[in-house]
Amino acid sequence: MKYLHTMVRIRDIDASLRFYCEGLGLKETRRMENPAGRFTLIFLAADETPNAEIELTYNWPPENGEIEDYGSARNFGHLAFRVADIYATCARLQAMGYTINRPPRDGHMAFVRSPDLISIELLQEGHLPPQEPWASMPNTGQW
Ligand SMILES: C[C@@H](O)C(=O)SC[C@H](NC(=O)CC[C@H](N)C(=O)O)C(=O)NCC(=O)O
Ligand code: NI
Repeated sequence: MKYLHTMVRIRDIDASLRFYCEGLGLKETRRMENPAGRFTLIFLAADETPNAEIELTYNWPPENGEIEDYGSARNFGHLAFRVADIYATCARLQAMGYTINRPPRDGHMAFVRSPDLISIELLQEGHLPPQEPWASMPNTGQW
């Protein structure tokens, strides 16, 4: 298992890059625009820890005026880890009584919350094919 990143939601890309890059010295490692989801992801890392990133999530201004409500998770989004077997990890957590808020339907990504409702993103190393029953389980999380 490998720590990947911490996601925080930001309100202003330029202001955040000025702080994290010019101020703290982090470097942008990659950026993903998602027009369908109307958001931009910007990954930053410190020079001594290039593989431990911060994922800045910028939600574009909504077309319909509705703003997604993340409640207390408005700014802090999630911690992300890469796992060797996302199905085995989710099965173990489920057997321990934790809710898999977003099941690993596609064998790639799953979300679970800590007892304090900290969102944890699990990303599969490589890619596993969809597997029942996970492939047909509904999301139980607020996504
Ligand atoms: C790339 C991978 O590390 C991700 O974290 S993608 C997860 C995905 N992010 C979004 O949809 C960003 C926009 C969304 N409106 C948001 O603000 O989160 C996602 O599932 N996000 C939900 C979450 O709780 O992280
Ligand atoms: Ni993430």
